[in-house]
Amino acid sequence: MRLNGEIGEEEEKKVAECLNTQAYSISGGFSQPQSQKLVVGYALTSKKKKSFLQPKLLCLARNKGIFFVPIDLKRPLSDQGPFDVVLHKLSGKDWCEVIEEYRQKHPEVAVLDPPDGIQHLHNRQSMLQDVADLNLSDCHGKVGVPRQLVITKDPSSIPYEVAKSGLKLPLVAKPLVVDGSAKSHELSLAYDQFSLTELEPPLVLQEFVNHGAILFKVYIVGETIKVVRRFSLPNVSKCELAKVSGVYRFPRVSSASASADDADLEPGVAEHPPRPLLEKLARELRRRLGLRLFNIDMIREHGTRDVFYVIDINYFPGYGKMPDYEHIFTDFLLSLVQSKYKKRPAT
Ligand SMILES: O=P(O)(O)O[C@@H]1[C@@H](OP(=O)(O)O)[C@H](OP(=O)(O)O)[C@H](O)[C@H](OP(=O)(O)O)[C@H]1OP(=O)(O)O
Ligand SMILES: Nc1ncnc2c1ncn2[C@@H]1O[C@H](COP(=O)(O)OP(=O)(O)O)[C@@H](O)[C@H]1O
Ligand SMILES: [Mg+2]
Ligand SMILES: [Mg+2]
Repeated sequence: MRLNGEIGEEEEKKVAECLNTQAYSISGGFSQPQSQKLVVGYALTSKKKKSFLQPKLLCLARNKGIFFVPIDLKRPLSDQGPFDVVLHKLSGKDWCEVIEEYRQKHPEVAVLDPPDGIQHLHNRQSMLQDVADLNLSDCHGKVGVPRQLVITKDPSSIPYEVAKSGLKLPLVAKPLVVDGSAKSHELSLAYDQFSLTELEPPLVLQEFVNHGAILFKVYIVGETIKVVRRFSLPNVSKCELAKVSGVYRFPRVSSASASADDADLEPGVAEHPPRPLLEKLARELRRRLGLRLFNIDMIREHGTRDVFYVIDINYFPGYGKMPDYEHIFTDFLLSLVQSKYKKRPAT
């Protein structure tokens, strides 16, 4: 079976070694053969295959009886498998239709995740709507979303629209649609009202929130939550705002930025958001979005202890960068099947 055509030769060798060792140990009686086999069909971009299907995941998965099988996009999905789980992140309306139809036809398969929930995250306005609707003021902190405005046409009207809405400068301009392209991650920081006409709608204009240049990436895998720190954009002082004008463009800030987990930071900036707050937020978003695989970009308003803003939510993010992801993910996959068997009536 071809595990993953996209990984490099060196990595492929490592995977093969690991799989051979395991086959040997099973036949030699050192480890128990898995009583239950779990087949995960995957449809991922080549970038995602490379970052997610790392040898350490594939090897651990095999040890636990989990097999990753590539989905052939040229063949009908229902003719493939049978799968216990389908894992997917591909763009396009056609794929959404394929996966939705498959979900309807195969309720016994755990499809991660339903396309309508994923679609919800492809628009930066709908993406944050559920957070805005939540009332999380009583959970050891507050979580909101920055004030924002959607501009769909006519850049010349932006200064007027901004003045009318009362949004405060500086503003972060983000492409409205997130389609996985580099362009949909190109952000701009606008320091003055008049330069706003340089921007290209459709976009979201969001108030920039000072946060001490630290961002919390909150990864969610089913019920598991893992938080890491990343470096982010520095604070903009009142003095800087008064002196600077224009629009500054940033290509892909977030996923390109380095981990700040080991950095020597001010404690008030470095401290993770309170666990009960994250648990409630994750639970609510899981329920409202109907998704099990996503991450949340969260910032703490500088100078506060417990005022947080969610600025971005991503479907099936870069889990390969999440510490321990191979254990978390394999445990999660097994839990899906265990809950399926639990639900079956005893015979
Ligand atoms: O590839 P990576 O590891 O940088 O992951 C990207 C994510 O990075 P992060 O989890 O923040 O480190 C990235 O997160 P950000 O939007 O950069 O916060 C996205 O989830 C991106 O997916 P898409 O381009 O929006 O479809 C993710 O890209 P894909 O891997 O899904 O293409
Ligand atoms: N409202 C905001 N206030 C302060 N910084 C922001 C804001 N929005 C975005 N940023 C910064 O820009 C980065 C990218 O923005 P984000 O909305 O996460 O877009 P992407 O989907 O491309 O990651 C964030 O990780 C953060 O560093
Ligand atoms: Mg982001
Ligand atoms: Mg994003």
